[in-house]
Amino acid sequence: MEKQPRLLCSELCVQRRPYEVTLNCAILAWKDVQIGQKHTGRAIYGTVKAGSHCVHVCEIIAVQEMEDDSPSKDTGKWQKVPQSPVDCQHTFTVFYIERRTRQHCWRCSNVTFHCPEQSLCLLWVQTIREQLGLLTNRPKRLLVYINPYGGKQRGKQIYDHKVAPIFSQATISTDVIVTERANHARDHLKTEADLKKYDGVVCVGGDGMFSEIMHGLVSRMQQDAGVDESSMEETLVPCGLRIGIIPAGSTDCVCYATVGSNDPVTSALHIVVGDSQPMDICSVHNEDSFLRYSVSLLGYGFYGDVLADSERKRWMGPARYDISGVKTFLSHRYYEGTVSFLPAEGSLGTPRDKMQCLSGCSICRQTSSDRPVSKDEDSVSDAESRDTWTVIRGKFLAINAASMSCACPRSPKGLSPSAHLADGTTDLILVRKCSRIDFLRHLLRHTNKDDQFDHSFVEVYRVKQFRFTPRHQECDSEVDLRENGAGGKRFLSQICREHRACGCMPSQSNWNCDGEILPHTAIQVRVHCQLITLFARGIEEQPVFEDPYTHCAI
Ligand SMILES: CCCCCCCCCCCCC/C=C/[C@@H](O)[C@H](COP(=O)(O)O)NC(=O)CCCCC
Ligand SMILES: Nc1ncnc2c1ncn2[C@@H]1O[C@H](COP(=O)(O)OP(=O)(O)O)[C@@H](O)[C@H]1O
Ligand SMILES: [Ca+2]
Repeated sequence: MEKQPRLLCSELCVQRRPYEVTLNCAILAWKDVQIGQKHTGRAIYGTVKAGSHCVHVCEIIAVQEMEDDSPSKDTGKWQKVPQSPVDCQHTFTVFYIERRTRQHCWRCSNVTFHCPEQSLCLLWVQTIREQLGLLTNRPKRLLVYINPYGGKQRGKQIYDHKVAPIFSQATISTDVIVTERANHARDHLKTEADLKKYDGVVCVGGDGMFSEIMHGLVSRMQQDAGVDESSMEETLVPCGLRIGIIPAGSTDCVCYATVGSNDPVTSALHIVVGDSQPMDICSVHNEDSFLRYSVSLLGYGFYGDVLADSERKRWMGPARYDISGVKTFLSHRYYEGTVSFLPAEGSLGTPRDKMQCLSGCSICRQTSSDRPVSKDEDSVSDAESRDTWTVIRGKFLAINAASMSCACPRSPKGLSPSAHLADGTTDLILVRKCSRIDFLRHLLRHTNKDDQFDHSFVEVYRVKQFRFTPRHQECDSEVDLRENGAGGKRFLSQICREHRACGCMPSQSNWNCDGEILPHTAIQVRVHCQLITLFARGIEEQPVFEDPYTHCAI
């Protein structure tokens, strides 16, 4: 680690013991002076370690000057009292992030330093605040939307008890809107919100609520820039405002896959420190009309049917997905159709390379440096003319496009464990018709360490665009081929639609688009690279080594 010049170094007390406290622009460290003296000249790391602590300045939440709360001997009232040099009355407390042993969970910890003089105390507070003021990526003003209806209906409670106190400690000011109906947040962002006032937007809820915020912001950006989002050819304008997710939903997959946990306090702390994680978005179209955006799962067949069934059981809360999951599994429906896709040929990874997208992922970083800067540089039609479409026709139990791993508490490694958050691709997973037992084996592998793609009936492709046409709609084009006359064409396609007996109309599923049902089955999808940014940093690797003196990861 590069040595930074010291800004401050003083002997201060922590819990009545003297510590050498130092601050440079990267690290605040405090070392027990007595332990240090006792072991001078002896390199006993374990002992030195016991009395040494450090925190990265970028992980300090706030610093506050505190009143000494020792009781007065005379009056019994609580007031400032000078006692021994160790019991100094001028104190300041540093609130900082502490990593918990539970995976990827962060907590707010604090340490109180006692100073011999008020001027020294003020100097410390002022210097730490100055250093925090240099961290310009931290948000100061946020617009917060709470869905009181998602998950276990605890969104408001979670925000009030766990998140608001952290924002207020970090002196982040907020405007809070508790939604009154579905799409309230989306519509407010799209048409009304004064976005110039904010450094970010926060949603408290599940994937559906996140989807509302994302739709509101992305649409607003396109409107303001005069971009027609209904056209698949358009290069969309990225969102300037970052989005924070406080998980309070049923699956919380977007939060889990970008932070590594579905813990509201951890998410609030990622917002406070101003983390940034770019993310791809798929636009989903039906012929000339734009349907929706998707960031996590676009699923037809199994996941579409689970969602459609679970919507009728919303009163059960998150458990609805388990009941509908079992019911859908038992129904074992398959669907016929054609999937066509443009493989992501220039991409650096593959869905089966076992390279997890982690914090600072080199593949996503490389993609961002390769990204075209001008609108005209790489339009969809250019890409189409260069690359060739692969066409697969068949009977499928599930067709899933995972633009990120889709890790969630139900499936800790996700639907596509090596998918990347910001590489401009989505992993297209085709699960062909197979026996119930084989499908069960495949599903169960989402919950353990085994490879869910290692089955003869499962294929996975990393793609930039794809299309799906269900069999009954292909029927029209087959008829088109057989019949040239317009009247005959209309007549025969009418027969195909109405007469199941002709075999052209097997049952249809729905698309599950990040937890919302799409109104169309024939869709065209394009991935837009790094269109939005979250207050997150991706999944952190657990530190392998730590500095034995400072406890900091190296
Ligand atoms: C019989 C054993 C089945 C085990 C299957 C485990 C596989 C779980 C993979 C889950 C991937 C989830 C992808 C995320 C989808 C969410 O966007 C969506 C909406 O979430 P929310 O708004 O928070 O409610 N959730 C779902 O579609 C639930 C899928 C659950 C499938 C069992
Ligand atoms: N005040 C509200 N009343 C009813 N529905 C709402 C409200 N606010 C948001 N919604 C909708 O609730 C749905 C579910 O929200 P979400 O937060 O994803 O919870 P869950 O994870 O349980 O599905 C979303 O489709 C969202 O549009
Ligand atoms: Ca991706």
